[in-house]
Amino acid sequence: MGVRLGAYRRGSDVAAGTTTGRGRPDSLDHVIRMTALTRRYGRTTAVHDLTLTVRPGHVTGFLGPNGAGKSTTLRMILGLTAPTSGSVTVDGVRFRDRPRGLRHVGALLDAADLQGGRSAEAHLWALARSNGIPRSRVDATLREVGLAGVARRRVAGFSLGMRQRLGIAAALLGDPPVVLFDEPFNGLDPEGVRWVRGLFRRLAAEGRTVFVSSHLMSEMEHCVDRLVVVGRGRLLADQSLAEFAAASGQAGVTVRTPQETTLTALLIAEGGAVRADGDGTVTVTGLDAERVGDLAAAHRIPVHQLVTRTPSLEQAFMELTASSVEHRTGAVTR
Ligand SMILES: Nc1ncnc2c1ncn2[C@@H]1O[C@H](COP(=O)(O)OP(=O)(O)OP(=O)(O)O)[C@@H](O)[C@H]1O
Repeated sequence: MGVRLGAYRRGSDVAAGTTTGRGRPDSLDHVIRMTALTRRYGRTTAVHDLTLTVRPGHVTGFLGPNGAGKSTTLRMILGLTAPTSGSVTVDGVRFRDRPRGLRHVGALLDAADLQGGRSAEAHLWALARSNGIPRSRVDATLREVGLAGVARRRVAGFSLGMRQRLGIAAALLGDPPVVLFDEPFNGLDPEGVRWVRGLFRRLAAEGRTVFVSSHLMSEMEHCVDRLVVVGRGRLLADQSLAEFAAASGQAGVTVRTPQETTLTALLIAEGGAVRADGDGTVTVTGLDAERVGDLAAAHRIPVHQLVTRTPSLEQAFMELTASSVEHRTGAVTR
């Protein structure tokens, strides 16, 4: 591990997100552009009228519950599934119109979909050959994903985590400026998850377009800077992680006091909204912890606990997608 990827590198202006490519603000370089993208399967609309731009220099999380249309969207980007209507391009060109596609877009779609009889090395060699990629990249990417020691072992004996790593190696093989990952954390242990997060951040810092699907906010919130949320094929949110957090409802302040009634009256008079949580504890919104603490001190009200609650991104994601969840298990978890 730790081996740098190939020579691919972009200007720092791109990594900072100020332009979309080589200093030309209107450039389509490495931009994934979907326009009214739609895919129907019989009566199911897997992807509905999706208009979206995914830019370089960011890790963009593509979130949605099971069946939201994420895999179908990724497959349409790669030309593996044809849109019913609308279009999707990378660098302004449909992926299927490009020879040697892996040099432009690398993808991990289904890590289980491997020919088990081949070795890891042979699997990557075959991909390299058909995409005009030098053999040296095979060794470099195997080292990059930590599989150099098992390069000659048959894939059939690989754990799910090792298969994920091999799938990531295949995505990186052509040193592409655009990378797509469908549920890349599946099967990875905590060390693997940490490594993948770091890898994504590095790929984005190098100016690449990194588009990562997941149905779990907890996997995403530590490595993405932008979020695209879909539910039942429709776009529900397209914003920075900070914007998503800010829109996730107000942060509240929890305060515990033996003089709940008095403090509640003071907080309401001050413009706060107060909810009684029982046992002398109230949650206040509209006032920050400093104001709540100062108010209590000014009126000599003892405070036994004062905590700022930040909104949970997981909770916000579940609320946003609640009406889009295909199958529920037992009670609704809200
Ligand atoms: N080949 C297909 N034939 C029929 N229906 C399909 C096909 N592929 C996808 N669908 C349907 O389209 C919808 C979107 O599926 P898709 O796999 O794109 O969702 P997803 O967000 O990737 O879900 P998951 O997280 O479960 O993989 C689902 O209702 C699915 O059943």
